[in-house]
Amino acid sequence: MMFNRRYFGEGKEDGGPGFEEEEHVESLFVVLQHLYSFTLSDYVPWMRVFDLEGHEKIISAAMKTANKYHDSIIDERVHQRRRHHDNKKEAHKDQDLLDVLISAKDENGVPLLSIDEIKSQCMDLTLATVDNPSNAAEWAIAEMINQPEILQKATEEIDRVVGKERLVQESDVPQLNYIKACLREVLRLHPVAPFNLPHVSTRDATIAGYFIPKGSHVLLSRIGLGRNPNVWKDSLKFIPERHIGSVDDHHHQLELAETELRFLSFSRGRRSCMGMALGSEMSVVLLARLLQGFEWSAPSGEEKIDLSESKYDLLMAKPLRARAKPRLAAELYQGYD
Ligand code: HEM
Repeated sequence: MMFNRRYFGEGKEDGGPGFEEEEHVESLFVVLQHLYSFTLSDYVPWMRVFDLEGHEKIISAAMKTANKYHDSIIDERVHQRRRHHDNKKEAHKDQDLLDVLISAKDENGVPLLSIDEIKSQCMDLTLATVDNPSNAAEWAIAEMINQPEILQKATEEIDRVVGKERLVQESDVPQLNYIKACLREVLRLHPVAPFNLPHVSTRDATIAGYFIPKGSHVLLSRIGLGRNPNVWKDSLKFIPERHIGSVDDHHHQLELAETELRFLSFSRGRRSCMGMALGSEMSVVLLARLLQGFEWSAPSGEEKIDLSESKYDLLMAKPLRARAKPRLAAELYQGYD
């Protein structure tokens, strides 16, 4: 998406990510895991130089690692496009988000972003994208393996809408209501983080009788809303049907965004997720292709998937291990190994 490549480095012989990609993703997760950490210097700024909790050191090292992979590609692409421009070659076609950022110009044809700004945007977008769709697909498959009737219903929907002769495409998304219901249920029950991104209130406000003074740090609890038993019956159970509503509602196209704020998927307002449309498509196509492509079950010798959460965040305590048996013709997997 960002750099028009599946991953950094050559990858493993079996098609999986190699050392470089693992190092890259690990460094992004180190940054994300520190998003909500308490740091004294957030409240007493002059103490920053002491880096008492050691967070600045950890984050700087992680950013250095991630940037090592991004920077060379960005520098090379910017130069390549300038050379293209100087040689008055045909306009370069935008292939990925990096191309879009480089080609953004004002009405006088002057580039809108400097190289440093492009690098920051690439990092921001990479951090914002790396965890949500993969976390949602992982939890969805884990929950579905433990409730095979849900897995079957989802697979039947894909077979009915798409069939087995071609892979799921973005154009199928509007018809995949049950898959979207499963994803809404994951976003409600297993959000990637317990809170939304930290915000600061810009003016005094009173909400539901609570006074929130200007300058307060505001953290909205995603699980406080999504798992609230006053809002959701059997709130800890994975029940995709709750998002489909009445029989008449079946023609209504579901969305992953929750406009009523009964749970937080992309949030609302000025600082809500700017990748709502893209994130929705990515998540639906990812989950739908995994379900279309494979018959999923617990690993041999295990009856159920262990659905425990990690002690430190809301990811699965142990990464999902499951049996995946291909269910499509071999040629449809070509190019994906
Ligand atoms: C299923 C996928 C995704 C989900 C559930 C999701 C959810 C969220 C949530 C809950 C926020 C915090 C909003 C707040 O604090 O009020 C957020 C922020 C953000 N998201 Fe996403 N997101 C997803 C995918 C993406 C993608 C694909 C992109 C980029 C292309 C993206 C870009 C961003 C950015 C830049 C912000 C920060 C916005 C700001 O602070 O102004 N997200 N996202």
